[in-house]
Amino acid sequence: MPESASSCRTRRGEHAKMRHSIDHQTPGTMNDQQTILITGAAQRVGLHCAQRLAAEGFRVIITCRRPRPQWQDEPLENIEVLLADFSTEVGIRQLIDTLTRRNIRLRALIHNASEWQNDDHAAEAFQQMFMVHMQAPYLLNLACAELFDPEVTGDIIHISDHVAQRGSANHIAYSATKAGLESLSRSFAARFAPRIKVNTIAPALIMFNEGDAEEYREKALAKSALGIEPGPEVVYQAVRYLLDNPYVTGTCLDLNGGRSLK
Ligand SMILES: NC(=O)C1=CN([C@@H]2O[C@H](COP(=O)(O)OP(=O)(O)OC[C@H]3O[C@@H](n4cnc5c(N)ncnc54)[C@H](OP(=O)(O)O)[C@@H]3O)[C@@H](O)[C@H]2O)C=CC1
Ligand SMILES: Nc1nc2c(c(=O)[nH]1)N=C([C@H](O)[C@@H](O)CO)CN2
Repeated sequence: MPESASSCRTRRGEHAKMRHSIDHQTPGTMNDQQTILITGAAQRVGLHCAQRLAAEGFRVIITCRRPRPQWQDEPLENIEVLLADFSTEVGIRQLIDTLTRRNIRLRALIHNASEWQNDDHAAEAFQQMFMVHMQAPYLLNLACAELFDPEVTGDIIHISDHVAQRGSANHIAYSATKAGLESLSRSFAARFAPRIKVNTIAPALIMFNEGDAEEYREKALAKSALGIEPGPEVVYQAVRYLLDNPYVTGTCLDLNGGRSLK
């Protein structure tokens, strides 16, 4: 059950004392590995972050809706895969039940899963993006707060998008649901402090999709002052900053190559 305000205040007192006595140890030096759950991380940005965190010694669990065929021959190293589809409340709660039943102790929860749809399929697209960008993070945060390791300050990180704050003429529902995600992040930061830090990373272009036309790519690159397709490592670097910094919560980290300068 989600933590009530009063128990949160009590814990705040205990936690404040305890927090100063806990080093931010790197994983692998702990008796049991610190566990990080990343949603929608079977490909691209999420998979890159999962592989980098696993290589750093974290125990990494990822979710996806379908296992990749290549994993038959090349299984993901040191990464556990849980199947989860956030398009329905039942699907979200099935993941929560699995995590609860297995008594997983989380160091961090990274909400990376996302649909990037334009508005051609209006209501259906809005509903799907509401579920994955808002309903899933909301229900998972409420339930998983109890799964965080009480001995270590935890992190919840929401991956949003630069357009959440400015809107997007061609991705209205996408932008609106990402803005809703950023609001959720601020509310949960207030609710879970000081036990869990809660932040957002708001990228602009990180990596193109296969099939993106050259003209589209050039237009997208021209939108930022730095004009590059940085690749997923910059998201990992932002994740690492948030994990390692004990004094950052309730913030939104811009990761946009100077998109606002043009
Ligand atoms: N790529 C970029 O340039 C940018 C990315 N971002 C954000 O960064 C994050 C990562 O981006 P990227 O790697 O491109 O993301 P992808 O478009 O590759 O999507 C990530 C994963 O989300 C999962 N997903 C989608 N819908 C659902 C659902 N209903 N239930 C469960 N999982 C779902 C999919 O997992 P599966 O199909 O395996 O189930 C997919 O692999 C996203 O939040 C994105 O919005 C922001 C700005 C730019
Ligand atoms: N879930 C996704 N969200 C976004 C993607 C993506 O591939 N999947 N891509 C973008 C674009 O790169 C955009 O930032 C520039 O065209 C945005 N969000």
